[in-house]
Amino acid sequence: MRAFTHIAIIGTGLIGSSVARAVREKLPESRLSGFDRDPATRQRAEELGLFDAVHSDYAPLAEADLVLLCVPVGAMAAVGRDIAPHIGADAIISDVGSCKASVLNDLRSALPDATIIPAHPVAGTEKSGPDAGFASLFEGRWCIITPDDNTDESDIARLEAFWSALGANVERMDAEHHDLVLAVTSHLPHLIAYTIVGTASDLESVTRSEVIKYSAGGFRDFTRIAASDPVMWRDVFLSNREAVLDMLQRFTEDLTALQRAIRRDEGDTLEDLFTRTRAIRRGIIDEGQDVAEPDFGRDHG
Ligand SMILES: NC(=O)c1ccc[n+]([C@@H]2O[C@H](COP(=O)([O-])OP(=O)(O)OC[C@H]3O[C@@H](n4cnc5c(N)ncnc54)[C@H](O)[C@@H]3O)[C@@H](O)[C@H]2O)c1
Ligand SMILES: O=C(O)C(=O)C[C@]1(C(=O)O)C=C[C@@H](O)C=C1
Repeated sequence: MRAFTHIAIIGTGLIGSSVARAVREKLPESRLSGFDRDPATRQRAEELGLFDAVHSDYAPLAEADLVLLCVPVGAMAAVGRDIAPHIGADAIISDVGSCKASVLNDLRSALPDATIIPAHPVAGTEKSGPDAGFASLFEGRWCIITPDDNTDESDIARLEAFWSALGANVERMDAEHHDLVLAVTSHLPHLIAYTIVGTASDLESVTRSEVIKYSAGGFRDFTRIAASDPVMWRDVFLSNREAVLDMLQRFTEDLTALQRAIRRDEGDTLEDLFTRTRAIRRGIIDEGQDVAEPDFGRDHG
């Protein structure tokens, strides 16, 4: 398997800088170039020594054999168009976006002749920017690769080997199916967290300071998720609109059923559901998938 010799990371925020740190640790032979549209972010990436070089224009992309787009999903199309004149003929173009069908579509339109293999490391935090990244972010976490049917098997295997080297467990999936699964496991939970924290802060009968003072346990976990990057999540909901609306419809119906059970004093209905959901949580722990939990709230910067 040919390892990538020159990895270009566009977007040096939480995920881009985590990839850079992990590459430094696990693939020290690879050259690393960083690109970001924000001058302050570029300067910080330089200060942190995350890359061999940080660039403000895309000319050096010609040398890269892996170009990884780590920008919000709403920016993928524009970045695709910006890099089009600069990428090498044999480069693999990939990304880390939280939605896959829209990204595949956007990159295919912008780069019709390129080898595009979208990917999504299902690992992150509520923080943003180059200071927030850390090398172990992907260890033991899933990375879902969503190639289309025309992609060369050896190119897919190369990208899979890259993510495995960073410690991720790699799985392949169709882009539409990815978006449906992540709508319920990631996107809807974020929407619920944004809503509940907004609801609490809008209350008139409970003061803001009471909400902060007594936000123990469950609500505190919601506030962590609701602190996630506004631009990133705006883009996720607009890009994965259909799947999110579908899951939201189902969720709303289930919530209405619970509302009815409470109003009608149907304790069995509540207990049955809570017993089922407790089993799901225990299943997640048995499969060792809550590895990131001890890191919550810790500062990795
Ligand atoms: N944060 C998470 O938990 C998480 C997890 C997995 C995947 N993702 C995905 O990773 C991607 C990046 O998220 P992040 O959390 O690292 O965000 P971030 O805000 O920390 O970093 C994004 C960077 O992209 C740069 N950028 C934005 N538009 C650009 C453009 N047009 N050209 C060049 N640079 C541009 C920004 O300046 C910023 O430095 C998103 O697509 C997101 O959906 C995020
Ligand atoms: O742990 C968190 O803070 C996250 O929100 C990470 C999380 C998730 O929902 O699991 C967020 C978005 C991603 O695309 C992947 C991972």
